[in-house]
Amino acid sequence: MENSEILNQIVKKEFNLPAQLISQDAITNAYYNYEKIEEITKWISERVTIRPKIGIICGSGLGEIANLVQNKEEIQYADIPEFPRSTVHGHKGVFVFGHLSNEPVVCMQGRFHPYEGYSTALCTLPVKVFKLLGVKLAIITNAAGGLNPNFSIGDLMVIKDHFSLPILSLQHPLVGHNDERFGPRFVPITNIYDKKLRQILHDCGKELNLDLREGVYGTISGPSYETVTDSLFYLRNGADCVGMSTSHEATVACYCGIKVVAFSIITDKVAIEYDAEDGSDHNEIVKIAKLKAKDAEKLVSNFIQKLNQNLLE
Ligand SMILES: O=P(O)(O)O[C@@H]1C[C@H](O)[C@@H](CO)O1
Ligand code: HPA
Repeated sequence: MENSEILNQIVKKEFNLPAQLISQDAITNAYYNYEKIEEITKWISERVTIRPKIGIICGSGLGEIANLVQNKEEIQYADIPEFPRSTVHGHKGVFVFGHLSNEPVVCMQGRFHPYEGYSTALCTLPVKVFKLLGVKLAIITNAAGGLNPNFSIGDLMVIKDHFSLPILSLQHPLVGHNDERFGPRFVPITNIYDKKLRQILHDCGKELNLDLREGVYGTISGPSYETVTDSLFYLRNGADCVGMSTSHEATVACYCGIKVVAFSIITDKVAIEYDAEDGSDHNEIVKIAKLKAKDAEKLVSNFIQKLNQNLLE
């Protein structure tokens, strides 16, 4: 049977309507249902010996965080049946399993973004795989443009909350029928970026002499960067930086009962005055993220060392 025919049958079964009438996220969630994600997880688990408790998502240019992993076992996304591919420079497309600060982890060297053409539900498929792998804590990282005038390029910002216009306007990864085995229909996300974990990150920052910032991550869909008015809107509504990922991943992690801690590397200063000369540039963003990757690595490994074991239960 053709793939499109299979998809139509799945949508018909779930909604009793033609696929054309159903949103992309809902279709994705119908196709990648619990059983399908179990199959993907089984395929992965059969090829690695590590059973990770921590899932790390590496942002643009931050894949080197995975260099810290010992006893590495790698799986290319491209080899996993029915798994999306990474298409963005700075995102390799590899799962790296192993030990980091003696804890079993899985690192995603490369994430999926909605602007690549993937629905938000598809972008967050790996988070559901995390859940079925037994992951209890997600460490999410990204490269972001600084809005807060007090921020400098190269700063690390602990995320205390996010503000996502795409999610608020229904580019939402949990749209569609809900499977309670993943999480509840209506998920409270008031404390999505766990306060205790943020405090541990700050303690690590002090110990490592990293001057960590804290702030709100504003999300745009991309792939174009923000206009000056977009940026002013986000800034005036409480965002300290802007990026194109993380919020939907954190939302799904929280929904799945996975604790979340996240930080951004401020890779550029977003223009908040009209007629600014330069705009953001992805190659430059990846370059800055790579320059700061060592600090990110130290922060992540020190953070895992400091974690109280009961946070991973
Ligand atoms: O994957 P992240 O969020 O780190 O990547 C940022 C946002 C866009 O994908 C890209 C823009 O340059 O970098
Ligand atoms: O300025 C930015 N805007 C959006 N996403 C980004 N990721 C890094 N920098 C930026």
